[in-house]
Amino acid sequence: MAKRMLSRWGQWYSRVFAVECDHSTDPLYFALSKTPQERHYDERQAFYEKLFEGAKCYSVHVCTDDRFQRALLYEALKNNVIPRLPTGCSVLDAFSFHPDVSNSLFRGFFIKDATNLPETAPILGELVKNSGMSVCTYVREENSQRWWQHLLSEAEDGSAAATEKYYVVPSEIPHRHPSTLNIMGNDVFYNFEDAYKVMEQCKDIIPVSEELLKLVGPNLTQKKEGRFPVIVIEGLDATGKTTLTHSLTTTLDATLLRSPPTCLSPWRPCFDSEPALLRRAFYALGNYITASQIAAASRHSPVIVDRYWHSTAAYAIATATSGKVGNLPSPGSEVYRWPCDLLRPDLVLLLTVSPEERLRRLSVRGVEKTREEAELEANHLFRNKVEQAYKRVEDPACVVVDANPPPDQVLQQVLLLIKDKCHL
Ligand SMILES: Nc1ncnc2c1ncn2[C@@H]1O[C@H](COP(=O)(O)OP(=O)(O)OP(=O)(O)O)[C@@H](O)[C@H]1O
Ligand SMILES: Nc1ccn([C@@H]2O[C@H](COP(=O)(O)O)[C@@H](O)[C@H]2O)c(=O)n1
Repeated sequence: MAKRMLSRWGQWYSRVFAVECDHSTDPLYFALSKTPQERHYDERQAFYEKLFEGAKCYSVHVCTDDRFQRALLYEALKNNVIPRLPTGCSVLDAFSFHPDVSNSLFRGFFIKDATNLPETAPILGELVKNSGMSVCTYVREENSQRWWQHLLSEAEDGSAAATEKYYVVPSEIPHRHPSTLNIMGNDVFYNFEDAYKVMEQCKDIIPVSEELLKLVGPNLTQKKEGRFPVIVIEGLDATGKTTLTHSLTTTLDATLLRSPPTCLSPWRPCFDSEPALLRRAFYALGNYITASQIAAASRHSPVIVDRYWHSTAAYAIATATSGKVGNLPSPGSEVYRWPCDLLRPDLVLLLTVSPEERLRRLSVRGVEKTREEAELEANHLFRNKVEQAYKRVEDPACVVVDANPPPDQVLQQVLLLIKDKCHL
């Protein structure tokens, strides 16, 4: 068993680790070394103090290359294992990755057990039996000020034993925040086939996926043949999308569509409570269904669309990126590119309102919200990240509209933009 572990984690020591202490500062980064580091003694001690805080520490990472298994295992770890830890433990988000290498991220948790409770080690030790998890403990070297990371595996008697050990050495802040490394293909899908594949894998655990797959079919056609313009209205909740899309539809004698399309509404609550990979595949496929509706409708009238690809990408990127707005992938990054096979609208308008006005509108309305929307309300930082991500999506990029004025003024402003950009 130990031998199998060694070959599985052959590259373990070349990874970098990050522990997210709070969301306003950079994570603590460390690498592993087979030999002790002699230089920078004081810096290292200060780093160890911050990382370990004198507690008994553990880390668990979900380490499998299969994105579907990875999503399910992470959710199981978060929802079924972490809550069983004694209340004295503090649990921080943790990452293991190759700096700036896309798709190299393993997510997990760093656990600090300040009072070294007897229940903690057995709960985490059990996880070594799972081939998709890596469990480590952190141990101070005797008679020295250095720390080891012990990588655990299952011993002959079924217990967890250290098979490999490496020195923990502070590491530099990488260019890309580790939380953003797996966005492409895990949080955002850039073609129909990729999202479709995820939905096919869902069939065993979410029976409605089968019905959804039948509805989309493997070759959804969505080529725009119509001559009428397609205008997408985007924005955070309560920025006035519904109000504007209705008034625009009446004024322009247009067809009103939305993404996700109405035919997916019954399944939405089910996918909203699934891990990100599955939830995002659902919204991605929703865009392709809406695209086929746009293709048909734009032969007969202008088309107004309430949310589309910008929403799918912006929420997914903002949710995946932990910490500061500055941790978002930089403008121009490939994560913001439009999917190669998704119908492009003629104009995308992003409605923006001040935080105060948005909260005022939300409180007036008081309707039920998705979990993510509820989080938005409490979380200014997340809202800023979504808005920034919206503004970075490219080809087509969105045109920002100040939606603070009363509805008729917003409508007039938007009609002028449409006249200017869409030659209506
Ligand atoms: N320009 C405006 N000025 C003042 N109030 C507005 C304006 N536009 C919309 N409202 C009001 O704000 C609330 C939210 O508007 P609306 O439902 O159109 O937003 P939304 O972006 O569609 O929200 P969601 O995405 O959450 O469905 C409603 O009560 C609406 O009457
Ligand atoms: N094209 C879309 C539309 C929506 N989403 C997700 O839904 C939530 C917001 O939608 P509301 O209907 O509640 O306004 C938000 O959590 C988005 O993630 C999407 O991904 N793609």
